Amino acid sequence: MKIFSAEQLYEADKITLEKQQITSAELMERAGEQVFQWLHQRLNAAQVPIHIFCGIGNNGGDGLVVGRLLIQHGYNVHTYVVNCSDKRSKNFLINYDKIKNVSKKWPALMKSEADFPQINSEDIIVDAIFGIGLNRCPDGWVKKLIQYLNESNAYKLAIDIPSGLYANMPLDNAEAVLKANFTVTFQTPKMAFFLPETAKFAPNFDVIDIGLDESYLNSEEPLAQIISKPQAQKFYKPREKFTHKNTYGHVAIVAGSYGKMGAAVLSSTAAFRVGAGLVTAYVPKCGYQILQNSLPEAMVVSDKNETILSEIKFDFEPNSIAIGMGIGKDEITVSALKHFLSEVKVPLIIDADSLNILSENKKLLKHIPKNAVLTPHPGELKRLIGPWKNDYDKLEKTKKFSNKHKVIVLIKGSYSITVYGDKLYVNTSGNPGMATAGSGDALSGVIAGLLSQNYDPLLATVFGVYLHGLAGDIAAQDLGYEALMAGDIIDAISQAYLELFTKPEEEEKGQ
Ligand SMILES: NC(=O)C1=CN([C@@H]2O[C@H](COP(=O)(O)OP(=O)(O)OC[C@H]3O[C@@H](n4cnc5c(N)ncnc54)[C@H](O)[C@@H]3O)[C@@H](O)[C@H]2O)[C@@H](O)CC1
Ligand SMILES: Nc1ncnc2c1ncn2[C@@H]1O[C@H](COP(=O)(O)OP(=O)(O)O)[C@@H](O)[C@H]1O
Ligand SMILES: [K+]
Repeated sequence: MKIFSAEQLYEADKITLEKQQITSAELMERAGEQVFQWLHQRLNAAQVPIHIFCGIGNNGGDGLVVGRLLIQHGYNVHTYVVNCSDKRSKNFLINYDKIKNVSKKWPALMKSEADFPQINSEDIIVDAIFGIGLNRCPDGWVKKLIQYLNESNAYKLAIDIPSGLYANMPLDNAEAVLKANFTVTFQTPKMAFFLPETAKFAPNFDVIDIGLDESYLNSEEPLAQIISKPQAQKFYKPREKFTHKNTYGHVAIVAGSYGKMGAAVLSSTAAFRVGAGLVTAYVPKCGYQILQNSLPEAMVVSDKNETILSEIKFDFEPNSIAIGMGIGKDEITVSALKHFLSEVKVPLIIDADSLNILSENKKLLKHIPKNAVLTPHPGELKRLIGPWKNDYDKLEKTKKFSNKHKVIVLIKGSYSITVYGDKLYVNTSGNPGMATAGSGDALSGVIAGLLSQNYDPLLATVFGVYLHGLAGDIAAQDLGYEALMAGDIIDAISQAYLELFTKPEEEEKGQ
């Protein structure tokens, strides 16, 4: 699935009307009908009061369609027109008129705070105040209405997008956005649903296919691609029968320092679990026994330094290398990294301390090989590219960095985003239980293990992040979020692979 901008959706809307020879009112009916079905399936004719707040644009028009259909099906509906302007849209007016045919109760006109209705916590609120046509921050009594609705404990369903949120622009004021429990969104999820500053307003959503013109959407460059199970299934490369360990490559994990040897163990184990043929951990001397004892499958090469890495040299030729997990930032390690970067030729992942070393020694950036994968969490990213004004600015700065240095940058977090030049890939697996020490080390091992199996660097990143998140989700099913540890994610990688193909995808269209 792809994410499109509000502008692209308006264009798709226009083209759809021409190609399908339908009116915009018919398209609105199609959209509203599906939102009605969504509610109807869940409510099953229950007589819970449903309060529908309609703006004066087409989002409000959708709300009126939903209201009409609910009334026709015997629901207990209260409709309100949030009359913030006299410039009502044509389709709003058509549906404003139509609702008269099914109810004697004309929608209540709201013009000020005095018109706010009483809402009980067991009621349902449908938010159809503003859609993707929001063009300024809600203010005055409309902002107060949004706050009033937010204060209510009633269940809040937003149509298309929570009111006050722009589809693909930064937030004006978090105080003026409806906090929806659920959003039923048209055709494509909006970028705002995936970014930390705005995603909290749309924590759950379903995408409704309203049949916008596919050939137009396929021809357009999306804002981002969403990676969920169907995409991940396509990325997977099956293992062939007549193969041997060398077919699946040799991973070098360059990691660890005194007191942080676990990072090397976790990354190496993850590389094996994801399918690497051979794994060698390159660690300071003090890590030798630790690695041999905790992961007998791995080979170990130790640095001549007892506690930190002082030189990064192999007497074998790895097919991929992950570097940086727990290595610290000692000057000796910095110069070892510098030397290493200027010589390395194989697919590379740069993580953790090696990212911080790069941030503190920006001159080293020019040595990073093309298509290296950098996996910063937000703190590491900030050190690397500098502060950002908002999430969109962060993405633009990361794209610039990716273009300049010809690298893949994975911005880790909830909905990790892979940035490759101007392209964005939004991951949908994973959970807050994964916010635990070592889960990033596991991810580096996963990506390295895929690289060694000949996945190209972009695919290894996008697929690796999905698999890692899926493993985290599977582990959390048994353990819950709090108890989840990085080792549990690694243990669940096997089930993640199996899950990719054993269960049908139930919810391609949302979260
Ligand atoms: N584009 C599509 O493909 C379709 C869109 N539909 C609906 O149409 C919506 C977009 O409709 P519109 O373009 O009419 O826009 P909206 O309904 O989102 O709102 C725009 C109206 O509100 C006013 N407005 C914007 N921000 C305001 C603010 N802060 N304070 C006061 N007034 C403000 C605008 O001046 C305009 O009159 C979508 O979100 C969706 O719900 C659907 O009907 C089906 C098809
Ligand atoms: N709230 C969350 N939801 C989904 N995934 C998360 C969440 N928090 C962390 N993760 C994932 O866990 C990993 C954490 O990586 P990182 O912060 O580098 O951990 P560490 O340095 O401790 O190994 C990343 O892959 C990240 O996407
Ligand atoms: K809305």
